Amino acid sequence: MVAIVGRPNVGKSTILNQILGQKVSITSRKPQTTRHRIMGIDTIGERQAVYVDTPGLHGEEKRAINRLMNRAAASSLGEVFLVLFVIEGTRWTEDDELVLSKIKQANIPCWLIVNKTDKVPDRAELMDTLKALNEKHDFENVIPVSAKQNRQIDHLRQLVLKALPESEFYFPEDYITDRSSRFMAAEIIREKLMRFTGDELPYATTVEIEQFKLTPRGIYHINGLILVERETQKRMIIGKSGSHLKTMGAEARKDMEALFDNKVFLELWVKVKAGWADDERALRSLGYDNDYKG
Ligand SMILES: Nc1nc2c(ncn2[C@@H]2O[C@H](COP(=O)(O)OP(=O)(O)OP(=O)(O)O)[C@@H](O)[C@H]2O)c(=O)[nH]1
Repeated sequence: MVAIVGRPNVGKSTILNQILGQKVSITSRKPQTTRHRIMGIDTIGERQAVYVDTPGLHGEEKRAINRLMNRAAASSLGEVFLVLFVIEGTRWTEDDELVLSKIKQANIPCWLIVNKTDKVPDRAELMDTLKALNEKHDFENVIPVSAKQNRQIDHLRQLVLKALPESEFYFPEDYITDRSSRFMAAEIIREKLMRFTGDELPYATTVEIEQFKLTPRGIYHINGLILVERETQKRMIIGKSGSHLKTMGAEARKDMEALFDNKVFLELWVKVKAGWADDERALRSLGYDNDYKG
């Protein structure tokens, strides 16, 4: 098992999706898109790498949801053979420092993955950064990649497969993730909320799947409930005459049909549930602590 860790927004989920050639972990340009720990399973011939994509580790922990996300990320370090520590180009922040300190504590082999190299045109600058970072920790490997442009991703994938010790497969070879279709449906809806709403709104929303069933005519009938914290947010999500919700629903349905390889009928509802992100009990009932073992 291989953990992919790093601060929010460095491209962890994009790297995983590129390795697998399929979207199992949602992405957006906004930090803290990934809220759960998700496994992506890569099997080639006799080898299987199980990647654990984690929420971005961050210093800010005022809300219960942030505490649970950080715990999910940190706890994954306890159970893996290798850590891929992802950073963004030549940028090094306090949150990167925080992630590195957790890795040092865990004392497991770590590779530094320098992503978004497409944003660093100056090779000399990149080399200087790599040199400086190498002095911070004894990284087993330092690999510059660009997940967006799919550069060096296959190289990384092959190196990981070679580095893993011999053992039984953890998952059947046709598995691509450990998560259920129901979970994936909720994540797809959440991705559209992250992508199609303003800067603050996505952090005030979460998604519950109230119904997921296959009808006798072979169509998936999915009901998704979007929870928000305030009435004004509900109005923003729904939009004029429901137009905004309709656009997000259409995009989500397209992705679901591609992922499930099946026709989908999707209904979305929006409900106000004040304080859901601050309330640990409410979060547990929404499945936010399933990731955390400790
Ligand atoms: N230019 C560039 N952008 C990238 C690259 N990789 C990812 N991105 C973008 O960076 C943003 C964040 O990517 P994610 O994969 O969601 O990042 P993450 O680290 O999983 O984020 P969290 O969910 O916040 O932990 C998205 O807009 C991606 O398209 C890259 O190699 N180059």
